[in-house]
Amino acid sequence: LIGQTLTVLFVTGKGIGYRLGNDACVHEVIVLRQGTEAEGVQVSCRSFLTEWLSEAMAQDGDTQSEEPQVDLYTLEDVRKRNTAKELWLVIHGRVYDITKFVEEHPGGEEVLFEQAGADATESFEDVGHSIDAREMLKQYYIGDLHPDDCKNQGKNFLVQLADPRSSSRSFGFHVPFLHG
Ligand code: HEM
Repeated sequence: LIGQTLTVLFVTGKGIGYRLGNDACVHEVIVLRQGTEAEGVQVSCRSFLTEWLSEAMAQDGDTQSEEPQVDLYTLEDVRKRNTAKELWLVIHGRVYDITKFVEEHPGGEEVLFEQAGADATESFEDVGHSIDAREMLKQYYIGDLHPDDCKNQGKNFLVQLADPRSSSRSFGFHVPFLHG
């Protein structure tokens, strides 16, 4: 690389994205410290960063992030599942089948039976469930509430759950600093 012009596009905790001549590259785990690895390399930053990032993201999407098809349920679907044999509820617009969880719930079965087949968002938040409890939700997630039934969702809550569908995605565009 010595003597060539390397244009750094972004730097993350994992590595750098850069442009070398007409090639755009992403390198993992290159720790870039001025005066060491980058010595002899002219480093600059361009404003096409954003476009380049979306290209990189689109390519990345080819291999791993096709948006998975989500099952949609109506409130009516959920309402039918309100017994110990089959117990669903809605929290923040997402539908959970917690049939197998009821017995394990640290807050007891009773409160869950009271919410069975309904939107339990408010009572779930009123209790102030821990991060652990929110993490547990993911394993019971079966789909989203149908948009027609979602009209009153999400207005009054500051707490939003991380999207269970995207939790495996690791390619981030966190840009702590850039060389200009
Ligand atoms: C499927 C959804 C739910 C999960 C995964 C869940 C999980 C948990 C967990 C892990 C705890 C222990 C404390 C904590 O970590 O926050 C807990 C406590 C509790 N939960 Fe839930 N919960 C759910 C739904 C609900 C709902 C709908 C209610 C309705 C009122 C409820 C009421 C309570 C209560 C009263 C406690 C005891 C709090 C305490 O003793 O301080 N939970 N829950």
